[in-house]
Amino acid sequence: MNELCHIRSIPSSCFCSPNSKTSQKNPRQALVKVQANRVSISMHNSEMKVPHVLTVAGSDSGGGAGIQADLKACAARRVYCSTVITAVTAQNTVGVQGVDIVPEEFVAEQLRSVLSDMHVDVVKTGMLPSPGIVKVLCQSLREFPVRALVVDPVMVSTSGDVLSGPSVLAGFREELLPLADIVTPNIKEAAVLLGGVPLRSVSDMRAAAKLIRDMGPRNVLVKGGDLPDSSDSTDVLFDGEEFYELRSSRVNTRNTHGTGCTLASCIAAELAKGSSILEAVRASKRFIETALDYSKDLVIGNGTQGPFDHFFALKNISQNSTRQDKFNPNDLLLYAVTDSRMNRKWGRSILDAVKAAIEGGATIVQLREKDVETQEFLDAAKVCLEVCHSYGVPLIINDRIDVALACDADGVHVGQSDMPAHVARTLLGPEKIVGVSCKTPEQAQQAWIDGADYIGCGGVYPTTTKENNSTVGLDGLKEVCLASKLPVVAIGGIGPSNAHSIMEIDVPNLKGVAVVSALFDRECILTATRNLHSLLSEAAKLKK
Ligand SMILES: Cc1ncc(COP(=O)(O)OP(=O)(O)O)c(N)n1
Ligand SMILES: Cc1nc(C(=O)O)sc1CCOP(=O)(O)O
Ligand SMILES: [Mg+2]
Repeated sequence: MNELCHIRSIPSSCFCSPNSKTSQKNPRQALVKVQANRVSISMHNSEMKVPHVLTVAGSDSGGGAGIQADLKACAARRVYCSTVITAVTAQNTVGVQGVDIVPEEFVAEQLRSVLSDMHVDVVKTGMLPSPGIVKVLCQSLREFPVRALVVDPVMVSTSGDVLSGPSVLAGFREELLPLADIVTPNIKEAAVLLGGVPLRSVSDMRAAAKLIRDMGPRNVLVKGGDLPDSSDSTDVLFDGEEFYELRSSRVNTRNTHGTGCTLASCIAAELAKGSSILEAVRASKRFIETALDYSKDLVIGNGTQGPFDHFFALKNISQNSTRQDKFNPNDLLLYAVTDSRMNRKWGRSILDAVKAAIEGGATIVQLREKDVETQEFLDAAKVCLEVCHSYGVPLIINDRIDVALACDADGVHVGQSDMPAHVARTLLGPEKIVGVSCKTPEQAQQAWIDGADYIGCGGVYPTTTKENNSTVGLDGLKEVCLASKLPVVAIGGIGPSNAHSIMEIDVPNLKGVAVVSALFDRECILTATRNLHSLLSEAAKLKK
C-alpha cells in the first residue's frame, strides 16, 4: 500500500537554504508519504530518508558500553539510532555491580512502539539477558521485518562479568542466529556458542566461524582482539564461501570498554547506509582503531577498563586544539592576506612573507594561495601556523577547508561561490573561525544564520589583486555593517592612503581592514605592515 496522504506547507523560515531561488517566493512544500509501517518526508520530491538503526541492548551506567555506546557509535557514523532497553546495569570502569532485567512484556512494548511507527533499516542486538527477551525480539522481527539484523552475542562483559547466562544460549542458537545477517562473537563468546571449546589461534577462529555459520547467520565475524601474543588484532569474517582475515594494529590502552558494542553498532550503521557486509566490517574496524588510538590516554574512572571517545573527530576542536583563544573580533584590525604571485615576484617564501607581516603588526593572517599545489599549500600552512601561534596570531585558510582541517588552522575564509559557510561550519566544528565574503545586506544576514564569525566586505575600492571584482564603495560597506551583528573587515584596494576613510565610518562592528598588495606587493613587508598598523591603531583609538 502506498497512499499519498497530504501536502503540507512548511514556512520557509524552517529551512536555511539561502541560495535556493524558490525559498523567498514559495513556501516550501513537504510531501508527507504514509506507507505501511513507514512515514517519510519529501522536499521538492527529493526524499529525506534517514538511515536508522534500532539497538536492543542493556544500559551501562558508566556510559562506555551498551545502549550508550550504541547511541554514540551511530551518531558518530551519522545514523539515527532508536533504543529498546533490555536491562539496566549498575556498572563502571571496575566492573558490573548490579543488573536489573527489564520484564520481557515491557521489552516487547518498546519494540512495538519503535517498529510500528518508525522505518528501521537495521536492528542491532546487544545484551539479551533472558530467554523470554530473545523470544519477544524474534517475534517482533518476524512481525516487522527489517533490512538487516546484526547480533552481538554479548554474554560476558569486558570485566569478566556474566551478562547473559546459559539459559539464553538455546534461544540464540535456535531462534535468533538463523535470523541474523551477521553475528560478531569475540573468541570467548564464540567458545561459549560452540559449547566451551577455547579458541587459541586464527585457524581456531576460522573453524569456529564455520561452525557458528552452520547455526544460521549469513555471516560470522569472530573477533580476535583477545587472542594472546599478537601485535595486531585479527578478526575472521566468513560469509559461507570466503574467509577474510581483517587486521588492524593493536592499540596499547586500557580504554577498550565498549569496543564490541561499538563495532556491532558501526556495522549496523554502515549497513543502514547501504554498505555491503565486508565494507561495513572494514569501515567499522577502522573506526574503532582510530577511536582507540585517539583515546588511549583518556582517564575516566579508576578501574582497569576505561571507555573511549567515539567523537574523536571533535578532539581537534576541544582540549587538544592549538587554537589560541576564542575568536576576538579586534583581531580583524590588520588582516594580512597572502598572495603567491606577489611572493614569487619578490622571491619570497610564504613563510617569510607571513613572518614579516606578523612582525610588522598583522593581527590575523590569511593564506590565500590560489596557484600553489595542495602539498605545498599544506606544508606552508603547517609552518605558518607554528609561527602565527608563537605570536598569538590566528591563521585562516582561504577557500580550502581540506587544508584547514589537515593543518588544524584556526579557521577558513569562504566566498559566495566557495564551500557554503554553514557546511564549512559543520565541517570545522563550533570553535573554529569561519569568515564569509559579503557584498550585500542579504548576504550579511545569511552569514549570521550560517554560523559565520566575521564578514569580509568588499571590494571597497578597485583592486588589481582580484580579477573582475565589483566594488561596493564606502556606502556599500556601511550598509553591510548595519545589516549584520557580525564584526566586519573591509577589503579591496585598501592601503595607507585610504585606510582612515574606512575606519572613520561610524559603525561599531567595522573592525579593520584586510590587505593584500599594500603589504605583500611591497619591497619591505615589515615596514609596510608597521606603517599601516600604526595608522590603524590610531584610528581605532579615535573610534573608542
Ligand atoms: C577577509 C577576506 N574578505 C574577502 C575575501 C574574498 O574571498 P572570496 O570572495 O572567496 O574571494 P577569494 O579570496 O577566494 O578570491 C577574502 N579572501 N578575505
Ligand atoms: C581577496 C579579495 N577579496 C575582495 C573582495 O572584494 O571580497 S578584494 C580582494 C583583493 C584585495 O587585495 P588588495 O588589498 O591588493 O586590493
Ligand atoms: Mg574564495
